[in-house]
Amino acid sequence: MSPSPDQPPELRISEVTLRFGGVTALDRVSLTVAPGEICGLIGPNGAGKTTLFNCVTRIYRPDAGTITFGDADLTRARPHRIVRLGIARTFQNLALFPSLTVLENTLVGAHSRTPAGFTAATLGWPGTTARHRRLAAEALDILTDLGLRDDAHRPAAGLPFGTLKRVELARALAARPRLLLLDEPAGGLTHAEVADLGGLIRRLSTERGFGVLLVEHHMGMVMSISDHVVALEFGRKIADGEPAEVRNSERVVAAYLGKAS
Ligand SMILES: Nc1ncnc2c1ncn2[C@@H]1O[C@H](COP(=O)(O)OP(=O)(O)OP(=O)(O)O)[C@@H](O)[C@H]1O
Repeated sequence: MSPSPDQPPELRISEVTLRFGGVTALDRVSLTVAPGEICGLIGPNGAGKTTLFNCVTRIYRPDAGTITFGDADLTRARPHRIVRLGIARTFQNLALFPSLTVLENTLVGAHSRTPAGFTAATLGWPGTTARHRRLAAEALDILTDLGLRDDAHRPAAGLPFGTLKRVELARALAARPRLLLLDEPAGGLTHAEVADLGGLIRRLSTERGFGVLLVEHHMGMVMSISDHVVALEFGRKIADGEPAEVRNSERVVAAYLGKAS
């Protein structure tokens, strides 16, 4: 069945290899993320998860292999084009502006898809005000959806960590993603917050139809919300399948036990 014109494309990573000097951080890794699908990416520390994210967002260029998003070849695209293609990400360590309000931080994501950008709108450059108002209304809708409406006009600094993780998600959503890369969204959250966030990510992906590549050490979350899970160890893919299958894979169990011992 051919995809509808509005449907986001599939992310296809094929045989990607990347070396840092003598370290092979990624060794012929392949995976796909279909629209509306959550792909969990797991593996012990140093397995290559963040490096793979950085290849998709063109921070790094693989030594070999291809990464495509529909017709777009991401290994050749300039980094700024990645955002324009609708690929948004969150970071392991929060990358918010502490002195900006929650709404302003969210708008940084929205303006990433407009030509004028956030600074021009903030400075009131001609032609930017109406657009800024429209984007602000959209951002408020997102904040409401994420339970952050009451925090919209508070500065990010001083807000609880769990709230800030949601603001990061709000900012990524404001870019109207067609693919979302989440780097440890549950890191540092309480048990209840992890469960809430997992449910939220699952709902957003289904409702808005975007694919999610989810790097997460919290196994409960990965296994409960992913459609399929890919496990890496020392840059190599050691499992790819349904959550239960990957969780019970002897190689995956051994990779984690090896790390703990
Ligand atoms: N910029 C870099 N220069 C040199 N080596 C790097 C660089 N980035 C990553 N590496 C190495 O590549 C390998 C993969 O690292 P990466 O950060 O991708 O792992 P990870 O699975 O994301 O780990 P974690 O779960 O700890 O975040 C590691 O051996 C790491 O030391």
